[in-house]
Amino acid sequence: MGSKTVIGITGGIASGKSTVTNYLITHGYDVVDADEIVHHAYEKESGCYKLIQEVFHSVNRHEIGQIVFHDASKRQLLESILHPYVYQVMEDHITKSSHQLVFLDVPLLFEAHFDKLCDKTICVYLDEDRQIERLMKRDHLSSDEAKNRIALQMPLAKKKAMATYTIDNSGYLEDLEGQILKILEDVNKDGTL
Ligand SMILES: CC(C)(COP(=O)(O)OP(=O)(O)OC[C@H]1O[C@@H](n2cnc3c(N)ncnc32)[C@H](O)[C@@H]1O)[C@@H](O)C(=O)NCCC(=O)NCCS
Ligand SMILES: Nc1ncnc2c1ncn2[C@@H]1O[C@H](COP(=O)(O)OP(=O)(O)OP(=O)(O)O)[C@@H](O)[C@H]1O
Repeated sequence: MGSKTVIGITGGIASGKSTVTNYLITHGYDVVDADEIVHHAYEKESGCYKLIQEVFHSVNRHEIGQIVFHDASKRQLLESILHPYVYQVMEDHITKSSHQLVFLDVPLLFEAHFDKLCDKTICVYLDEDRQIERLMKRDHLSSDEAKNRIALQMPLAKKKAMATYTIDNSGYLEDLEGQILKILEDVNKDGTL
């Protein structure tokens, strides 16, 4: 978009996107988080609030998650309310940002075509056993529930193949920095940033 460089960060659920973006934020980069925008949409002053309440008779994310993670048509309905809102907020953020480089953290970057906003993309991946393990631990889910949530997204192997860059987060946290720096170096190789 314009003279700015926009990089989309994706991966599977609990693959480590936020861990990567925390590093970028700590180092002064501009990062927009789709999950955070979605969470704002559940607040009363957002234009989505009334619509969500009408459809789900609730604005409690945990309750709605219990429904939409098991019902594809309800999930599509919720996405049809939220994705255009998230897209618009991201587009506005890119336009207004004073940074030359903007990162978008979007779990459904390819599924929901947010990659249209991006010049380049990064997929944060890990092996499925570790993904299940980390998701169970972080969100207090059973193994079956974790597998169900993973299955709702495009297979990580496919996202990996679609992305410009990949980051392997199967190992230790300390292994991430070198991979991130290598990508930043490549993004900046023509010295324009
Ligand atoms: C389902 C909801 C209510 C769950 O809220 P909750 O606070 O419990 O979880 P949170 O928002 O932090 O999401 C956690 C992770 O779940 C996964 N996830 C969320 N929504 C979806 C979805 N529609 N399809 C597949 N995976 C999803 C993502 O990997 C996300 O990072 C909420 O995520 C939501 O409204 N989702 C629909 C909007 C959406 O598609 N968001 C994804 C980013 S655009
Ligand atoms: N290399 C690692 N070693 C051990 N634990 C890790 C590592 N990277 C991330 N984690 C942990 O795994 C969990 C998932 O990571 P994170 O929240 O960054 O994933 P995410 O891709 O942003 O997830 P979501 O799509 O659900 O928002 C977190 O609890 C995080 O602390």
